[in-house]
Amino acid sequence: MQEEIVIIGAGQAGAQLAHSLRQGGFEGPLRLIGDEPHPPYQRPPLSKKYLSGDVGAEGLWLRPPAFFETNQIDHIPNTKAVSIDRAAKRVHLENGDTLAYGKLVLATGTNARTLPLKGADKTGVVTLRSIADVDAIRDGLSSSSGIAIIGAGYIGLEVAAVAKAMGKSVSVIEAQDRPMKRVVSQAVSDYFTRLHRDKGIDLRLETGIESIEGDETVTGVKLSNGDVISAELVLIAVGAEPNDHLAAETGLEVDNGVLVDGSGQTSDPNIYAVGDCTRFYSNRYQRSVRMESVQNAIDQAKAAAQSLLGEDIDYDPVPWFWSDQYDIKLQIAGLSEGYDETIVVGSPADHKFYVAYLNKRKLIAVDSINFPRSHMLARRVIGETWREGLLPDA
Ligand SMILES: Cc1cc2nc3c(=O)[nH]c(=O)nc-3n(C[C@H](O)[C@H](O)[C@H](O)COP(=O)(O)OP(=O)(O)OC[C@H]3O[C@@H](n4cnc5c(N)ncnc54)[C@H](O)[C@@H]3O)c2cc1C
Ligand SMILES: NC(=O)c1ccc[n+]([C@@H]2O[C@H](COP(=O)([O-])OP(=O)(O)OC[C@H]3O[C@@H](n4cnc5c(N)ncnc54)[C@H](O)[C@@H]3O)[C@@H](O)[C@H]2O)c1
Repeated sequence: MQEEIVIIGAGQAGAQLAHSLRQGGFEGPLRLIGDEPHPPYQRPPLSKKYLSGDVGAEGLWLRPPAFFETNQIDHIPNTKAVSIDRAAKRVHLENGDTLAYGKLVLATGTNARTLPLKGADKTGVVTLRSIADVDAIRDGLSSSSGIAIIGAGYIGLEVAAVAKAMGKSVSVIEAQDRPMKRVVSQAVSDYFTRLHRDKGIDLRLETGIESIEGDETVTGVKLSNGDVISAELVLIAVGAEPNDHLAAETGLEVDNGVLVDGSGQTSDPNIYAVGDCTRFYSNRYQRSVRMESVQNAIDQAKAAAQSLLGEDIDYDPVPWFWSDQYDIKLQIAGLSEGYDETIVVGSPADHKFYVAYLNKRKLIAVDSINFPRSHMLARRVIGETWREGLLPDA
């Protein structure tokens, strides 16, 4: 019989890994431990159609709940792994049980970053990572006239768009001089700044926060310039931190993410890691990367499954991402960090354009706004040829 595989974390990457192992012919015992009460689910709709109510919880499930039983994947919900004994090859659970493993996989994702702000512990101050978080935000929104959102990244702007469509007054407070600065160029930030302001969002850039106001319950946000923004709900959306504590505590190599090689293996050959919680070296980009995306969760899990099944594998993807804000679709192919030149093709005024990012005349990334053809082509060009050119006309 094949040795037991235990997966900690029943999210996008953990569920994919279990599925790929069975698809690839793994017949041994397979356990998927998750600390949430739900079947494994996708997170992208949380800040989009689940928040707006257009999709219910069942619409988030990654596989029908019966899938796990049919495929003899022992999904154990509501169960947190609290430590790993590498010498004994056992995982200790919060409920006091222990599980033996032959191979262990960490798929623990990220946690929402919080801010050490005065007043951040008041009722009505929330973060967004899970179904439970969005249920609380929806409840809060239904009884509030306005929301203040700290952080103009993906989550902040997606929630701003949904809350605005619900008729709420929305303020977004961003520390940087432009939104989504971490991932897009000036041209794309400028486009989204205009878009949100035209929709009536109060978007404050280069703005610091003094405190969150209120007694027990939040009433607003005091900015460092002295302004107070009234709001009964405050969403802190200032990025994510890898959930790599279990790995660090058991002595695995960790550096802002669990370090893995191209097969998903950690510094212990019996332990793998996949998804948002990992960091790996990309030959393509010549640096170590930590990705927070569905593409990475799925493809890295597939690669790790192949490796666990005995294949040689060196995962080094062309990453891609997307974000939906109002009826605008932003699609990102590649990683633009390190670009020395950008080319804008098409017209931001017509809400259809793309920005190509070059490094020493080599195409490294493309951001497409309502332009799926340029996105698909960019993924191919970056993946196959690494040469400049070959981009479509607007
Ligand atoms: C609101 C939101 C919107 C997003 N939108 C997009 C998008 O549009 N496009 C895109 O590409 N990406 C998007 N993402 C990112 C994407 O969802 C993640 O990259 C993806 O979910 C990563 O998968 P994962 O399995 O690594 O982590 P997760 O899906 O976070 O799963 C990790 C799971 O492990 C559990 N866990 C952690 N520690 C333990 C433990 N000790 N014991 C048991 N269980 C544990 C967690 O509770 C969680 O259920 C979004 C993320 C969020 C939060
Ligand atoms: N479309 C997508 O791919 C998508 C969509 C939603 C969420 N996600 C994932 O969810 C996670 C979290 O998303 P996010 O939007 O929170 O992170 P993010 O990193 O995209 O954006 C965080 C924003 O907060 C700002 N910020 C940081 N500190 C601040 C402060 N003190 N005051 C004001 N602003 C501050 C940053 O400058 C940045 O603009 C990430 O893993 C992200 O990849 C992805």
